[in-house]
Amino acid sequence: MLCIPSGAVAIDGDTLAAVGPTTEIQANFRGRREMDLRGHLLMPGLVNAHTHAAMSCFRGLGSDLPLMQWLHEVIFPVEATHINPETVYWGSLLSAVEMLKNGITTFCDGYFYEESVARAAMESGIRAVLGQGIVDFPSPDLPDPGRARERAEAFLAAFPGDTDRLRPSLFCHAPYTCGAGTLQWVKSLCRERNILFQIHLSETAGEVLELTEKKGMRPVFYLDTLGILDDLTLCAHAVWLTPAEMELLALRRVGISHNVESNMKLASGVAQVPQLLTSGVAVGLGTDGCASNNDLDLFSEMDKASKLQKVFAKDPTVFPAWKVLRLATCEGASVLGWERKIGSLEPEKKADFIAIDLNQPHLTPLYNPVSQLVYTVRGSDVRHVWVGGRHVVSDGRVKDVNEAQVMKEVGRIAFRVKKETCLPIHG
Ligand SMILES: CSC[C@H]1O[C@@H](n2cnc3c(O)ncnc32)[C@H](O)[C@@H]1O
Ligand SMILES: [Zn+2]
Repeated sequence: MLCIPSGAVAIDGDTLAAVGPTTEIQANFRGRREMDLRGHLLMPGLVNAHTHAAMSCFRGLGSDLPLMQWLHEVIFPVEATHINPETVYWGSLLSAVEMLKNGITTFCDGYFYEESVARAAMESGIRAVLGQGIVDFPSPDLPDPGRARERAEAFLAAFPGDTDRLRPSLFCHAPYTCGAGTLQWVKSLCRERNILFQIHLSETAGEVLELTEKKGMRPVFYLDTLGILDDLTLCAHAVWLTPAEMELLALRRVGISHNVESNMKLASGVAQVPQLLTSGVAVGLGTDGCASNNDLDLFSEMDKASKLQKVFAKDPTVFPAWKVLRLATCEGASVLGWERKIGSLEPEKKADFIAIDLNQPHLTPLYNPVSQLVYTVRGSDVRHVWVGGRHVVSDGRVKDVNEAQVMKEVGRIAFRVKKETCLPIHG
């Protein structure tokens, strides 16, 4: 990881033209617009490898429950009654604003009415991989699961074609909610279109046990027998894996999203990230949705990801800061299949970068920038954000979105959720 003490970037359209010492950049480039960012740290925009953006409407709902109870008693019922194209749009716009302000320039999503997520991503200026969600039971955007293929094809056909900032994807919720036939046709459609296939995998010990008993093999082997595993498959969570499963994931070049805060909050378990990396598996970092996190801050995620492994191994040398930072940037780009264009500051890559205000008490003094980024910086320290060369966050404000209006709309949605839903009260 290269740090340039007094550095600069030159942008040409949506692309980085050069990265280097300021003296060098100034000698070789004359900008139409130049910005003095002394006192700031410039770095690649962060990549959120797994989220459900619209779930900001349900921030913190069903707190302090285990995954299956959380899903079946709180989340699925509330989604069945309150998810529609409008709520998905406002929730996703709120999340796009939160992510951009926290220095996330790309997110990988999976939900229902994913067209509305695309609309929000388009308007906010963020980069995204957008996965239409598929389950084998009636879902908010598809009462008849028998028509899922039609629904997926319609989503792909209508996907905005005039941008290279948004990419389509399909998201099979999990092996316990999608049967073998569904997993196979969805993956083959993804292969046909050369797009990312996403799935929640081996998140809890209970679901792994159940599937292993039902199918006679562990989940990774089950997906492999169905032909699901390749370099355009992204598995979220992957907490409960054997060494043999890790080896197979590496062999098939499958990507993993590690979602540490969600795994901690739902007490799903401790993903074996150092072992995954040693096995050669590509791992990105994700927030998961706002109901199981409860925010969208990858700085906080990096901090916890590293510290949890240290505590688990009783060894502070485990999962050092530089490795964690790679997960949130270049490795994240790689699990989305976007590594040639984003994830690092290099000429020819997209100009996706952020500026962090270092002139603050909690960031003073600065000995080791990488350690500071992982263990000290907060999302709220991000002052400026560029996506594809566009200055989308200036002085902490998202330029193209009326933040107050978005918060008001999501507040209205939450008001209806509270009024119309009989939720178990815990705590
Ligand atoms: C088709 S994906 C959207 C679907 O997934 C649900 N969800 C959100 N977080 C999790 C999680 O951690 N594990 C399993 N399922 C999750 C979300 O509520 C939607 O129903
Ligand atoms: Zn998820």
